[in-house]
Amino acid sequence: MPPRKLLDDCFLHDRDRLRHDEALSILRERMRPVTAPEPVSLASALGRICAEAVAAPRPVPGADNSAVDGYAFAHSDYEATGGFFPISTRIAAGHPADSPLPVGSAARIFTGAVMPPRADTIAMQEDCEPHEQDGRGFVAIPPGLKPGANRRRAGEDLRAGDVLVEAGTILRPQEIGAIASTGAGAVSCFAPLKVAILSTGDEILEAGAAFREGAVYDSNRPLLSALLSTLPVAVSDLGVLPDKAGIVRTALTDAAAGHDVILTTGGASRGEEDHVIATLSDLGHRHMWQLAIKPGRPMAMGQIGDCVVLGLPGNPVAAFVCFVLYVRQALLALGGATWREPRRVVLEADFEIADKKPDRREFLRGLMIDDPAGSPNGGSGGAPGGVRRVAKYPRDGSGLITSLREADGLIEIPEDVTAVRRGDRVRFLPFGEAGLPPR
Ligand SMILES: Nc1nc2c(c(=O)[nH]1)N[C@H]1C(S)=C(S)[C@@H](COP(=O)(O)OP(=O)(O)OC[C@H]3O[C@@H](n4cnc5c(N)ncnc54)[C@H](O)[C@@H]3O)O[C@H]1N2
Ligand code: MOO
Repeated sequence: MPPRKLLDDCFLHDRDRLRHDEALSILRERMRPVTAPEPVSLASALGRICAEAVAAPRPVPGADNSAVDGYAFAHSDYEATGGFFPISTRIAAGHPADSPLPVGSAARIFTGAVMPPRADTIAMQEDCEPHEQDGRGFVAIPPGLKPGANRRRAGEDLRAGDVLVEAGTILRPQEIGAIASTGAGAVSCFAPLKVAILSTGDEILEAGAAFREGAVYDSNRPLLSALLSTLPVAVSDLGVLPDKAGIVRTALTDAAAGHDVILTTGGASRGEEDHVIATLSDLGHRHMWQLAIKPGRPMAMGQIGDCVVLGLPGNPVAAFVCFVLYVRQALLALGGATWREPRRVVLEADFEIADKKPDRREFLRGLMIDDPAGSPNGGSGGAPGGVRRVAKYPRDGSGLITSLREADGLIEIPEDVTAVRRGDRVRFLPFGEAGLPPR
């Protein structure tokens, strides 16, 4: 009988692990809003998740108005006057005229001022020749203006009743500006999720502690706190837990009682010292564990009572990648946001991979390179604007935080691809798509 091959748990069985798309489907299926709506002033609404659709109570703008500083007139008077108008009135923004524009005359008007009744067209002041005659003002308006030129219509931005922000939208400055344009000073948002974070491992040291052999400073909690600060969540930092089953059990039980989500790093793998997964299965339910991805394979999701537990691997790169791919989506969905996958772009590979393992999806750290003279797929001539390629950080180790610092995003190599040649088109997830700031 041949000797039994040693089982290398790190590199076998991807076929039997949950695929990336399956993991996303499970999260998408199970993560439902768990917090209640509350009114939030627009000054505090950036990044919050809208809980009720916002509709415009009245048109925006509220009236036809001028897009320029100039002279307003009725286009029907244009021919009769030959473009030579007496100036009958002056209309500034905030001071609408109280009577219609007299026939055959023009109004001096300023940007944002309401059009007087009868006027429909505005000539820009730079194109006009105003002058005085016998103490009266006149203006010569050039020929060729179309009816309605330089006029902004009432309701052209929003009609009364238009929904400008749907429930589930993450509020950006643009949405806040739009809501403000309707006169509202507050918006109904889901209350922030309560998220507890903790690290595990006997080797993990708090910042500032004296270094000892075999120790590792905790980079995951600060990393996760920073990532969480991009989301509308309230974070409790529960520190570092030792690799002791009893302590992990007590900590998870307590945390589950007071939080919507517990986010752990470390202890997610199969070792005897990896207590998080065993404790999760014991205290509650494990809905997924072990994904066919790299890095991040030991990622787990489950629940203890009503509290969702997201167990991330201890390796910092794996924890980061899992956050970008799954945790962010899960937290946003629990917080009431509409599910939306971070978009990928397709770029030319400026790297080669000869022997990727099949059956798993890999997320490599990628750096965007702009080649102003380049043309797609190495053709000659140079495309206008050049070409953008993506280089791969040369080392793949899941402990190399340097690879994250050097990267602009994640190169995504699907399960069925086993080799990448230079010039191949590859999918790239820019970190900005996951809500991270640019460098
Ligand atoms: N036999 C197997 N071993 C491992 C497997 C496997 O499938 N079979 N998976 C490997 C993979 S892939 C990963 S990822 C890691 C994840 O393991 P754990 O989640 O159990 O994490 P730990 O073992 O606790 O730590 C892994 C690594 O990360 C360092 N670490 C942990 N926490 C922190 C922190 N807060 N800050 C900085 N660094 C941290 C820790 O010291 C370890 O070096 O398991 C593989 N093993
Ligand atoms: O999936 Mo682990 O993340 O490779 O180190």
